[in-house]
Amino acid sequence: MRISDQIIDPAGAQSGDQLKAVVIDGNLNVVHQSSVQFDSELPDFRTQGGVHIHTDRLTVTSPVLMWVQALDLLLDKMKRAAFDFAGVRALSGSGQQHGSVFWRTGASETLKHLDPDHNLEQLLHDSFSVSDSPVWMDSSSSKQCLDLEAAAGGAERLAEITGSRGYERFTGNQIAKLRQTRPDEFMDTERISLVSSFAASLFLGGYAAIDYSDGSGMNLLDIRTRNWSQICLEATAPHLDQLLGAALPSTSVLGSISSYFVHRFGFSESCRVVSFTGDNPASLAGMRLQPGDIAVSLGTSDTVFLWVQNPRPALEGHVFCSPVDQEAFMALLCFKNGSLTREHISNECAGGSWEVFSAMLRETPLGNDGNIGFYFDTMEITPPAVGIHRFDSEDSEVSSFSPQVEVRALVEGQFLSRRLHAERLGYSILPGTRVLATGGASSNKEILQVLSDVFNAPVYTIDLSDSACLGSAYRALHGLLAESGVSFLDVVKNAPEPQRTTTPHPSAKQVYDGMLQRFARLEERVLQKPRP
Ligand SMILES: Nc1ncnc2c1ncn2[C@@H]1O[C@H](COP(=O)(O)OP(=O)(O)O)[C@@H](O)[C@H]1O
Ligand SMILES: O=C(CO)[C@@H](O)[C@H](O)COP(=O)(O)O
Repeated sequence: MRISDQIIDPAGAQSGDQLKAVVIDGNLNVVHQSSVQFDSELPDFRTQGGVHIHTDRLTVTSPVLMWVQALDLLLDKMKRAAFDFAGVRALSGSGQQHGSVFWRTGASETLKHLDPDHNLEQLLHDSFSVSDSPVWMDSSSSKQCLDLEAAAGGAERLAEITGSRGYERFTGNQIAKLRQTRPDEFMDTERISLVSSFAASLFLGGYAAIDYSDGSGMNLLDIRTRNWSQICLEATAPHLDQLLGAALPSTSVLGSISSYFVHRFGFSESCRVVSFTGDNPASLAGMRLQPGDIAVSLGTSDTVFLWVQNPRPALEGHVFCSPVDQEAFMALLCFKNGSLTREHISNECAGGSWEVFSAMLRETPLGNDGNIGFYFDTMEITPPAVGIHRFDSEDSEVSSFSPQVEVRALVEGQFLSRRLHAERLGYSILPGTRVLATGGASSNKEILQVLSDVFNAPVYTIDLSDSACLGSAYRALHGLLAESGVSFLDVVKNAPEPQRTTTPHPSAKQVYDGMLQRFARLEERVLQKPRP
């Protein structure tokens, strides 16, 4: 998860395995960083990667008090490093998406009267009705997803309303599961927060609103009206709107920091708390994505997120409200067969050498003489298919390609798929479109060249490791100015620019526009095949 706090003088974020703070100055320079690793620095909680995987292998939770203690520890570390809390003008943050925190009846009074002589963990020890918060890796609520889709009039209709079909990790389904399986704990709950709004509540000394962007990852928010969907609320739990509170724009200033932090750490009373949001929305802010841009993370799995003006929610992928622009949306797609599949083909065709793999890409033509391949070592999320499927230029299925053709078919196929599914969610390539690439494989220039060609757009590289933290700092700064109408991109216009790495080949558009249509038809054929 990412619990991020901070801003213009600091920003911070929590990801699944750590809590991190990043502080920026008024010129957007990073001036301080601190972090707490959950597993190694809070070993009493016995987490792995910040979570507990339960014996059913489906339920995945994190101890909420571990997150609270991590904040105590982080702020103590900053104090020991003589960090100047008084200079912080605003803070914001991010948390892993979808995770939920259940506050026990009476917790709001506790939050309001925190005694600065004690740490938060001592003060909030009894404030949670559920000690183990469901997190994004949980997939134990399939039944509740089906129930919600049925109540909404089908999976497509649910996606139209909330931006996503029913997903197990989405908070509404987790809430429904808790209500059904642990009614006593549910009854003892006075407020439900997302991980992001939970962290904001600690700083505020009162319940923080869920922001529109992270709220879009719950299967509860109508992403167009930006109100809770009545149908979804009713299908999930009675009086749920009261437990959630009203959602607010992601740019909202929620109030001033609680007096607890003023007295215990020396924050200024005027330090503003700006809505916290999800880690992916915060990353979009940290990368300063602009309309038409698309970010492609080439890590263990590949993730694509993009700025969309006119979204078309679908059965795959997610549409969230934009965290930085009230008129816009962001779309997010996950592809499980990313770098590990590239490694597998590199091992088979290039002796495991990225240099040989890259040379094969250099030596083969754009469009691969019409050969197209689909490579799903494990069941893919987008689209739901498995296995390796190869087609020649006549659309006839073939059992093998030469090593060179195989390597190009893999990389072209992966990027055609990223483009196809992004376009299905409402993405379109515009004249100024930039592809922002990050993750392990973005160090490979030949892979980036194919990315550039398939999207017919220049590729820029960016180090994403801190993008959610940095995005939280930028958002904090923007929060101070948003009400006067200043746009987010204006606020961050002087931040360091990503580096342009590749430019599309002049024939790229002609080759890949046509190939994309063939690819879509062939993908349909793959999806219709019986699964092994
Ligand atoms: N030169 C390269 N060419 C292609 N892929 C690479 C190269 N260097 C590293 N990778 C891939 O990057 C992946 C790791 O990406 P990274 O973003 O660090 O992962 P994570 O998602 O775990 O953060 C590895 O699986 C590896 O296959
Ligand atoms: O579930 C999703 C997005 O829908 C995840 O991306 C979570 O937001 C967790 O983030 P990381 O721990 O991977 O940063």
